[in-house]
Amino acid sequence: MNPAPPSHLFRKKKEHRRGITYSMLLCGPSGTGKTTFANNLLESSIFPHRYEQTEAYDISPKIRITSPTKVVSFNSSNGIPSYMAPFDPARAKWEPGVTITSTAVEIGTGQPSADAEYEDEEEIILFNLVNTHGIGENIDDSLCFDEVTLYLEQQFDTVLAEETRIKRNPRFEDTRVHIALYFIEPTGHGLREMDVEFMKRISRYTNVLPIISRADSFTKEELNEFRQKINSDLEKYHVPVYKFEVDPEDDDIETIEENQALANLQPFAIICSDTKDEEGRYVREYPWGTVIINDSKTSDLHILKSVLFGSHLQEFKDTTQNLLYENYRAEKLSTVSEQEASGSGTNASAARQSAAPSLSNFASLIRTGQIKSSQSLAIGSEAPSTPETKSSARKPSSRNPSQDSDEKLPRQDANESGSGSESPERSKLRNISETVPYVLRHERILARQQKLEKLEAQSAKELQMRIQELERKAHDLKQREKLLRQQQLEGSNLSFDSSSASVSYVQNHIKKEDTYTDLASIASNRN
Ligand SMILES: Nc1nc2c(ncn2[C@@H]2O[C@H](COP(=O)(O)OP(=O)(O)OP(=O)(O)O)[C@@H](O)[C@H]2O)c(=O)[nH]1
Repeated sequence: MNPAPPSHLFRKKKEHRRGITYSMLLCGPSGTGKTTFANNLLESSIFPHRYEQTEAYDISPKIRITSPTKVVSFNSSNGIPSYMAPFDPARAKWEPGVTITSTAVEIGTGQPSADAEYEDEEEIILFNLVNTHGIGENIDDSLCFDEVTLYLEQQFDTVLAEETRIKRNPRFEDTRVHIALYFIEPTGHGLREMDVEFMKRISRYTNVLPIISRADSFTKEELNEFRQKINSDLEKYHVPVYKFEVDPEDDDIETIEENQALANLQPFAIICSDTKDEEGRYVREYPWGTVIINDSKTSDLHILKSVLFGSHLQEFKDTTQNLLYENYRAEKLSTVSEQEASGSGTNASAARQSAAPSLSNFASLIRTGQIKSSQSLAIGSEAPSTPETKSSARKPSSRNPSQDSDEKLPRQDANESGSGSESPERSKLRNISETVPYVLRHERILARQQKLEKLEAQSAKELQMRIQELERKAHDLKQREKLLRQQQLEGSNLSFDSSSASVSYVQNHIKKEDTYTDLASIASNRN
């Protein structure tokens, strides 16, 4: 009889338990209720409000926090992530820049798992919530746009790098954002330039749903008007937000009706709250009455939740994978391939034959400046006709991409890939797998370098201003010193005056010394 397998094998299987990965981004101007919405969405009090230092409390039994909130990216002119900093009036004039945080939770759906291996267990959603802080609070908010766009792009790059790796990481986590909710301030005036620009920028990497926040600010009529204004602005400025469209040929009658109803409601107008009533329902209490935020008569929150976690979850994931990511991937892989073909001059086909990229030809491209941040890969002129490309037309499953991509690319072991008899296709794959992660990493380093340079330039500017200020003070002191000397010489004042003058002279002198010491220490810190 075979001995029983060791118990740790079972444990490992448990650790690898998979659920539906799903990632959401909350963005929009500060104070529009993103944090409150995040708490309401998970029916818990997990996320503290700005300047609050409270720990998560009142967590729904359906939720398990797997990775507490952490800063994943930030950009600010003073080099400090503004998020989570206690309120400090002295820093009120500091621009907060932008901070991006991420929190991972497991949500029990109450449904049996779709995975046959775990059919006796509950299906879970591995939910990653990304929140943004500081948007709309800077004189120039373009750094927020750049940072958030860069974050989204990096998540695509990570998947692209993983897909092209020969040896896959079985624990790879897909952090691509499937849906972004853009919170519009309840101004009643339609979209602002910032809203348009921001939604346009991020819509390249994720599905965007505009949301009217704090909808209790409006009467019914005002809300309808505001909706119309927003819709006409979205149309006018060609903002590619997610639309609930129907296909009468493919969709069943139920889907058509549902999508039409949702399309009429767009943009969803929500009311959120931190307060619960005695029955455990989230409510907003006003002097004139109480609003239950899940009541569909007053707020679209309930409908939005069922769209996000029910009817359209898979749709958002599919669009991200099949449309947005595939476009990005094709563009990324083809841009440099085109460039290489044209850059190699007369012998373009020979260049294509010798294929492909290696670390050395990549390095030479970098040196000659042929690769820019939006162009990264030197491969043959056509996008690789790997099984991956072919399979991209298939409807993706809800499994994570490491699993999906296992099917897409044939597995190669290291020895095989290193042999001299490999087919051109294999050789190309090997070269891609060698180069893509390298190029992407390099791009990230370049982006980080640029960010550091920007910060350095900013602090050099501030330092320069301080030096000028100190020099001005030193000059003033010198003038005063001169004046005092003159007064002493003229002997116009009595001894009391002159002694007090010399006291203040000594004080000034000490101050001046301090000033010079300040200057010297700044200069040495800088060096
Ligand atoms: N009237 C009203 N107030 C709301 C609503 N939702 C949230 N608030 C309040 O708005 C304020 C800001 O809400 P937050 O959720 O902290 O807003 P935020 O967008 O996360 O703000 P930042 O962290 O600064 O980006 C809080 O006082 C909330 O209680 C709403 O639907 N209606």
